[in-house]
Amino acid sequence: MQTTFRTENLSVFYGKYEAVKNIDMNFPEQSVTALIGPSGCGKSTFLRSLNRMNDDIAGSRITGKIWIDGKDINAPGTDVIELRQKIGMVWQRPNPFYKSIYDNIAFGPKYHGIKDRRKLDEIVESSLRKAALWDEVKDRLKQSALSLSGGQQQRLCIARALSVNPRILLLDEPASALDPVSTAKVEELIIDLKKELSIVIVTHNMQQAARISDYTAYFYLGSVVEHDKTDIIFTNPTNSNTQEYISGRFG
Ligand SMILES: Nc1ncnc2c1ncn2[C@@H]1O[C@H](COP(=O)(O)OP(=O)(O)OP(=O)(O)O)[C@@H](O)[C@H]1O
Repeated sequence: MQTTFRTENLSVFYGKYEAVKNIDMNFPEQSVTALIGPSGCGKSTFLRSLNRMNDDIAGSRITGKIWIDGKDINAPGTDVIELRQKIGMVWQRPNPFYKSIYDNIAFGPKYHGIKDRRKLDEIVESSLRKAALWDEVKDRLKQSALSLSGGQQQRLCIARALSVNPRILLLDEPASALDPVSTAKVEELIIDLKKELSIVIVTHNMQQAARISDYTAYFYLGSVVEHDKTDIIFTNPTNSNTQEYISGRFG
């Protein structure tokens, strides 16, 4: 089934402060959308609202709508756990559970009711393969996830998100804490994963946005100034403010 995912006139407030303003954005299937813009312009706030992570922040509220497959994710009665199964998230700093590599991946499927050991083994292997980590960890699945390097931990967190078959993956600067080799692996992985998913990524790295994304949205002061195909944003942006930002003249 095709997944449709979009925001409609979405604003996000912290108290009276409007951190994200009236955003209409569509995230096509099998594509990567990069969110770029200077610090404090609302990228992470927008990203977090897409799977209701802002619910946990006191004083935060939204207006407008976020639609997945025609359903409003903030409608009363929405099962937030199920929602986050469909819309997974990976943070800037790898945050594996204090558990074995195997149990990090099996946790979500078990929570959602899968008990059969063989089925769990399959999910663990396929998730680690999709995250390009299987070959590095297949002989040490019972070891603590914290024994992995930072780059491996981040791919483990991606595998953990994949273990429950999400349709959308939200990535908040997933490579900014990683060395160049690990960054390249995560970038390759993102390009590979978009065959199955729609991916939204916040990044401060312009080269990274240009390398891996199909669409780019430039945020400034809570608004989307320009949102277009990545080639256009990076070669022929309409807005002078976008041009200045991507060429490193401010931000
Ligand atoms: N929990 C919070 N409570 C109050 N204000 C917040 C909170 N989180 C973010 N803000 C404010 O909302 C605005 C947008 O912040 P946000 O973190 O979304 O920006 P960003 O573009 O992701 O920044 P960065 O690139 O530095 O991560 C900023 O002015 C920030 O201070």
